[in-house]
Amino acid sequence: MNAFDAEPAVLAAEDVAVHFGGIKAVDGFGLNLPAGRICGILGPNGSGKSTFLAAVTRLVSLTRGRLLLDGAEYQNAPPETLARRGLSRTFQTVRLLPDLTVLENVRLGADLHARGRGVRSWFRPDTTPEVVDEAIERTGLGTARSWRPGELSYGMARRVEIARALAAKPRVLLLDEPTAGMNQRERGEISELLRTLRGDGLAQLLVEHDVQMMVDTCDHLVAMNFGALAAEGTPADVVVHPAVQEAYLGKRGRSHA
Ligand SMILES: Nc1ncnc2c1ncn2[C@@H]1O[C@H](COP(=O)(O)OP(=O)(O)OP(=O)(O)O)[C@@H](O)[C@H]1O
Repeated sequence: MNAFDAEPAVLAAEDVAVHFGGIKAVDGFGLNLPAGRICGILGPNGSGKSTFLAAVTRLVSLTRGRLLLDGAEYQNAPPETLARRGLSRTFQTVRLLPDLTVLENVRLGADLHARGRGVRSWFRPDTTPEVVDEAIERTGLGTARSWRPGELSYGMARRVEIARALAAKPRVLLLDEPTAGMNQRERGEISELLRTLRGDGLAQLLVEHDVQMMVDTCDHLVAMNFGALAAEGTPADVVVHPAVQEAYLGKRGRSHA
């Protein structure tokens, strides 16, 4: 057990497997995520990162394993109940409704069913204007609240996604490649935002290909390969781990997959 595992976990995944017929997308992977911590998942294309996030958010069924929020099993819970349990996520692609303002988009519930079926969201009746305002301010979108997605930079649009997830007041936030397609400055800003949210006690699970961003942002890294754990520990230790160098960075030692 490493130091990270010794802290009480808000989110825990144990021996998770997701098989698609003969394809073992995830095969015996797990992690512990304490409050106020950022855990990053590294891994080459096809190593199972997105499938693991889909499993944790109940978008795919587990072949085996357990998922726990505050110690309570939820691997059989419907995905639409997870926001109520304190789990929110963002997706790889920006999903904003073009005719609505930033404020209205943030008010929309992020529908965990949306993946693969287009955006299917709804106004959450239990989200107060104060919570929406706080999410907008927290993500630095205060001046853009009445703008429409077409008027936003790509980086701002991705912030709206994060604001929308925060409007559910989660205790655990899952971020699937939140800086994909961003320039260096925008990546730095997202890293700073996530670290600010960590200071508020939010537990975050981050999937990213940008190794430097992961090192700058995360408290703990887990590396996946072939659906299983390849290495874990502090970012500094994990990026130099032979399994990670070989599987993820490759012999050329590139920093961005
Ligand atoms: N619905 C599915 N049906 C069959 N195979 C799938 C399905 N989803 C994923 N896979 C396979 O499972 C493996 C893991 O894919 P996954 O998308 O989880 O990897 P990843 O690490 O997120 O990759 P990337 O970095 O490219 O997003 C791959 O071999 C992929 O082709």
